[in-house]
Amino acid sequence: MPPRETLLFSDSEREWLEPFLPSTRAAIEASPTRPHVTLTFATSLDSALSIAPGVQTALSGPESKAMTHYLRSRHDAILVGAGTAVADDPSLNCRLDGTGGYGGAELNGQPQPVIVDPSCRWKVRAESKVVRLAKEGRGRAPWVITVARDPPLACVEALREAGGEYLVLPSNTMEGKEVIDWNELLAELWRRGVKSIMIEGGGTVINSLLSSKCAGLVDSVIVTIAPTWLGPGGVVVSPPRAGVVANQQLPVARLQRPRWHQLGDDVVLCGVLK
Ligand SMILES: NC(=O)C1=CN([C@@H]2O[C@H](COP(=O)(O)OP(=O)(O)OC[C@H]3O[C@@H](n4cnc5c(N)ncnc54)[C@H](OP(=O)(O)O)[C@@H]3O)[C@@H](O)[C@H]2O)C=CC1
Ligand SMILES: Nc1nc(O)c(N)c(N[C@@H]2O[C@H](COP(=O)(O)O)[C@@H](O)[C@H]2O)n1
Repeated sequence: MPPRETLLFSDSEREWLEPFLPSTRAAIEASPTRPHVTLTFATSLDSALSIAPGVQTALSGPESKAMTHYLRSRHDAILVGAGTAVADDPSLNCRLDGTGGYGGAELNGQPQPVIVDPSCRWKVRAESKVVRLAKEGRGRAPWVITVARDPPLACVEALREAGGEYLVLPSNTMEGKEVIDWNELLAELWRRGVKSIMIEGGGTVINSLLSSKCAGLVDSVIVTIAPTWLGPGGVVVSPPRAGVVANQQLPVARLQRPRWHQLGDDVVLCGVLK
């Protein structure tokens, strides 16, 4: 068996993140019907998550990558959109030393992977990384949120064999697309015991949650900024404007209580939206 990659994130680095992380009590008191939501992603200096649609781009250095895995260990669930699942074939597990499958017991510290895939664009297979890791006891089996009443049988089977499933939610049509209301999605996860969730991307998901309509659902934002420019044509974080008042475009949102922290070559920016 090849050695397992394990990551380390020191206690002193954990401290400054604490005000932006869910504590069970605070999360329950703040909102009794939905999980604590942390938006967390890595961008370039020109706000790109990746160099082109459908392409995975490594932006985080080793230190901020370890932080991301620490964040994964501190949330009940981790969510990405179908675009990310298709482009990245992600693991969506926590490889921090001491978590379940990486030196720890059972699945302790492993978040529940959630993929938002209304029309079953992501062709789940036994070979999909997140499925394989679940079978190996190195992560939880994914839940795929869809509006499709009959997801492809091969995908249903691949998920089922690992212990995962499709969760069918009602859809709303917006500009000709099937969309799932974030309130309904988060309420369903809450009913299933998810008290905190980190939402990693991609661009469509992040831009939707940062829009003025949804920003109230976001409890904290943790952004890794890598010292690099990717150039035009990437997948960028640039949420829709809030509107126009007296011929003036309104900005979307501003982080409150911002805290900047250097990790290796990267800077991590934390803040809240309220
Ligand atoms: N640097 C980083 O930290 C990260 C980078 N990435 C990168 O981002 C890129 C992918 O971004 P992108 O293409 O925008 O894809 P996303 O991962 O944001 O997925 C978008 C798709 O998810 C579905 N979806 C999202 N929200 C909803 C909703 N509320 N209701 C219904 N469906 C929804 C839709 O699927 P459909 O179109 O089928 O309707 C939508 O097109 C990749 O290149 C990836 O590598 C991703 C995560 C983190
Ligand atoms: N924190 C962070 N830094 C980057 O540079 C990234 N490209 C990403 N991407 C996100 O992580 C997922 C891939 O990692 P795993 O295979 O799940 O460990 C990818 O799907 C994005 O969600 N993140």
